[in-house]
Order: sequence, then C-alpha cells, then structure tokens
Amino acid sequence: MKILTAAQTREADAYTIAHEPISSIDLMERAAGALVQWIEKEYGPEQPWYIFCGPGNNGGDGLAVARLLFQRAYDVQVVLVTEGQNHSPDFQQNLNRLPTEIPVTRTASPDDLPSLLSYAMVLDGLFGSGLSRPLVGLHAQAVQHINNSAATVIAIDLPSGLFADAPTPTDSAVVEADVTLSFERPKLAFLLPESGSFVGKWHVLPIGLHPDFLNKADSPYSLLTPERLKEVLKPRLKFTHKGTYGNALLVGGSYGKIGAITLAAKAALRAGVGLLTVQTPMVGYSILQVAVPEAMALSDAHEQHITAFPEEVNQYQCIGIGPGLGQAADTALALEKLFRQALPPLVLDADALNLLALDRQLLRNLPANSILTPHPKEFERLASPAKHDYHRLQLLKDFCQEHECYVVLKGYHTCIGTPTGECYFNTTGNPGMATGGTGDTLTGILAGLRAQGFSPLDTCLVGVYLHGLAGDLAAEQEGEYALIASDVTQYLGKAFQQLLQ
Ligand SMILES: NC(=O)C1=CN([C@@H]2O[C@H](COP(=O)(O)OP(=O)(O)OC[C@H]3O[C@@H](n4cnc5c(N)ncnc54)[C@H](OP(=O)(O)O)[C@@H]3O)[C@@H](O)[C@H]2O)[C@H](O)CC1
Ligand SMILES: [K+]
Repeated sequence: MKILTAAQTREADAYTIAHEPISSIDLMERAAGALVQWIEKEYGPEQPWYIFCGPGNNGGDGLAVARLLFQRAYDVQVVLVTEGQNHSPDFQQNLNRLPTEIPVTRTASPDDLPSLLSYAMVLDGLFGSGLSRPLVGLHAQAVQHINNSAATVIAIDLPSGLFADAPTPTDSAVVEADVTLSFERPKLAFLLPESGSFVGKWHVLPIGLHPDFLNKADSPYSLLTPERLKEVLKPRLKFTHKGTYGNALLVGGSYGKIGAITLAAKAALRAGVGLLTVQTPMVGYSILQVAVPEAMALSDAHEQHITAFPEEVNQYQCIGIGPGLGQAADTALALEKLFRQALPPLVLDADALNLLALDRQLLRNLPANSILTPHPKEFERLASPAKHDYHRLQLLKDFCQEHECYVVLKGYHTCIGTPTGECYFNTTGNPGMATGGTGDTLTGILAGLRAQGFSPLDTCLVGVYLHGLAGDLAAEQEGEYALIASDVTQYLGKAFQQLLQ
C-alpha cells in the first residue's frame, strides 16, 4: 500500500471530487461518517465529547462529526479555535448545519478553553494535513490544554501540530493523541519514531478516494500488507525434499556470544531452510551441536572467534554473517578475503556491519544485493549520523542505491530500503521485542528464506513481517515484558500458518 504525501492526498481529494464525481462537502460528510462509524463501535454515548475545531477542513470534519454524534444522542460540545482566521467553505457550511442545541465555545483566549475531566473525550479537529507552520499562540495553548488533561484524545486525520511528511520542529506544540483516525492511507509521520509517538494507536478509515488516482500515485514509501506477502509465500509442494529448500550457512559467535548464533540457527530452521550449517569458533562447537541438533556444525581453527570462512562457500544458497561475531582483527581479514570471491547471497548483521563501518574499502566491496540488518545506531555508523528521522530515510535510500543493497532498518516500524530507492514499512511487531537476541532471530529467518530462493526483496518483506507477527503472537501469550527472543522463534510456525491461510 503506497503512502501518500499531504500534497498527494490533496490531489487525491481533488481527483475524486472531479472524477467520481462528488461534491467537496459530500466527501467531507463521507469522511465524518467513517469517523462516526468507528467511534460508535468503540465508545458509547456516556462520556462528554469536546470537539476542538480549527479553521480548515479538519475543523469541518470535526463539525460534521459533532452533528452526527449529536443525532446519535452523544453528549457533544464544540470548541472553536479559529479567532481571526478565515473559515474554509466546507467548515462554514458545516458550522451552518450544526444543530443549535450543541453548545459552541468560541475561544478568544486560553481562559475560554473548557476544563476537561479525566473521563471526557476530546476529538482533535484543530489542524490536519493543511498545517503550514508550527502552532503558536492560542492554537499552541489549546494543544497544551488538551495535553495537560487526562481526557482520551482522538485525533482526526493526524494529531494537530504534526506535519504529515516533514520534520516537526522539536518543542513545537503537538497534540498527544491516544488514537489517530486517518483517511484512506497512513501518513509517513506515523511510521517514524520522533513523530509516531504523538499518534497513539492509528487506524486508517477508507473514504472512497478514487482508485484510479490511488493505484497510479507514485511514492517511494509503502506499507507492508499481508496481501502483498500472500502472493509471495506459497504452500510447499508435493515431492519436494530438503535439497529443494536450500542450504544456508550461518557464521558467527565468539567467546561469551555463542547464544547469538544459536538463536539465529534455530530461527533459520524454523524459517523452513532445507539444510543448515553453522560455523562458530571452537568454543561454540559443542554448544551448537547440543542446542541445535538439526544443524551441521563447523568449527573455526580459533578457540574464541572466527578467523576464516569455509573453503567451498558456493555450496550454500545464502550466507548469514554477524550474530555474536565480535570485531577481532582477523575476523575482519576473513571477511575481506571472503568478499574477494564470487559469493552466494549474503545477509549481514551486528558485528559484520560494524566491521563494514570500520573499513570503507570493505564496504565498497560489498557484493550487490546483499541484505544488511542494522538498528539505527549501526546504520548511522555505516552511513552517517542523521539529523532527524526524515534525514535518516534519505540516508537509507542513498545508501541502498550507492551500495546496491537491501537495508532492513530495525525499529518499531522496521523500514526496508531497496537499491531502487523504495522504502517498505512493516506493521507487525511490538515493544516486547525490544530485547536481546530478537535481531539474531531475524538474521536467521532472512538467511533461511534467502537460501530457499526468495528474491532479496521478498526475503526482506516476508521475513520482517513474519518476525514481527511471531513476536505479536508470542506477546499475546507471554505479554510484552516477559517476551524473549526464543519466544519469537517458537511462534514462527503460527505466524507462517496465519500468512498462509
Ligand atoms: N482525503 C482526505 O484526506 C480528506 C480530508 N479531509 C480533511 O481535510 C483536512 C485538510 O484540510 P485543510 O483545510 O487543507 O487543512 P487544515 O484543516 O489542516 O488546516 C488548514 C487551515 O489552517 C491554517 N493553518 C495552517 N497551519 C497553521 C498554523 N500553524 N497556525 C494557524 N493556522 C494554520 C491554514 O491557513 P494558512 O494560513 O496556512 O493558509 C488553513 O486555514 C484533512 O486533514 C482532513 O481532516 C476532508 O474532510 C475529506 C477528505
Ligand atoms: K487533527
């Protein structure tokens, strides 16, 4: 699903109005209807609803919702924060349509803002995608007033004060929403850590924007949806055997970090690879044989860290390198030697990435189509420090294009960058997965899938989605606090089943 910019959303509106055709006010009514349908499902008419409206169409949506909720016997009152501003035509029309029984407060100063009890509901219709500058004055004070209350806050389209697809200056006033109800497509801001924290839980409500426009809209940003993955992940066929599903090699582990490569190995097997070989330093050999009996073990000549890769690397369909690897000088040399050969596809993680970051020549020799799985700090070591989330996205696109690689930038919404400059945001996963070892399980999953013959892009999309989904299924049983990396692997089977349904 493509993510649109605020400008593209405006174009989508205009296209729908012209080609459906539908009048602008009716499109707003449809948006308000979708909001009310959602609200009715989630909240009864018991609590008082304070509907904050700004001067534009976001405020117009708020006014239409006020009328529709009033008709459904909800206790609503409207708070206008539009002093001295021109109302948009659709705002004005909805103000004219507002039943006279609905109390309206016209705020001219902060003293006019109503006190908000903890059980009150706030609908934030101050500003949406038309925000053109940070909020100041009475608008900022209204936002602070909402944020200082304990009321439940539902933002229409996006939290007021937040830019949909550009950095919002730190310290500017932004509504801290519990829920954001956005139209047709999520905004890029929802998916990035600095802005996403204002959004709360977000839901996308379809309002019938014209499919011709939506299907043609060009955007480098997409949201990963299961529909796209179901086209890629097919049931296994009759008469296949372990040779059909690839032979993966995992290399990593060092003294004190054999667990990391063990976690990766278990996950690769659960991802369905036909055969798995794991190379560790000598210290890891017995541990691995006991912990992962399904894998074949190779021992490095060194007791504590990796100093060489196997001679015959081309018998493997993918090599995953990095979990627990360490950054010893002779490990770096081994990697450098490896990169000089013709290689099967690579998945690189953790210290393999740190070694690349330390040696720019090594990075330049990175084989095309490799998959790299950094967290933001590792990514910044590879690329350069980011000034803000949008800058990091630009760096991601540039890096993937320059090095012809796929980067899985890990986070709450993991973002997959491709050599053609696209970015796919994942929607599965939860904060319970912010715990040691979940990155190692992801490396194992990706290496396991890539060895089975999935393209690098499909490997990233399917692997990242399944990893998060397994984490979600695990969290349903274990809760987020107690979740550990092994749980993710344990629930991988159920995640596959869900996707294959
Ligand atoms: N397809 C859809 O998604 C639909 C969305 N709808 C809703 O419409 C809004 C967007 O409406 P728009 O009128 O374009 O924008 P806003 O309501 O966000 O605000 C515009 C007005 O606010 C003024 N403005 C902007 N920034 C500030 C600021 N920092 N301080 C004060 N005033 C500000 C702006 O004035 P300018 O001075 O910038 O010209 C405008 O007056 C979308 O979010 C949805 O909620 C439709 O209802 C249905 C289709
Ligand atoms: K809003």
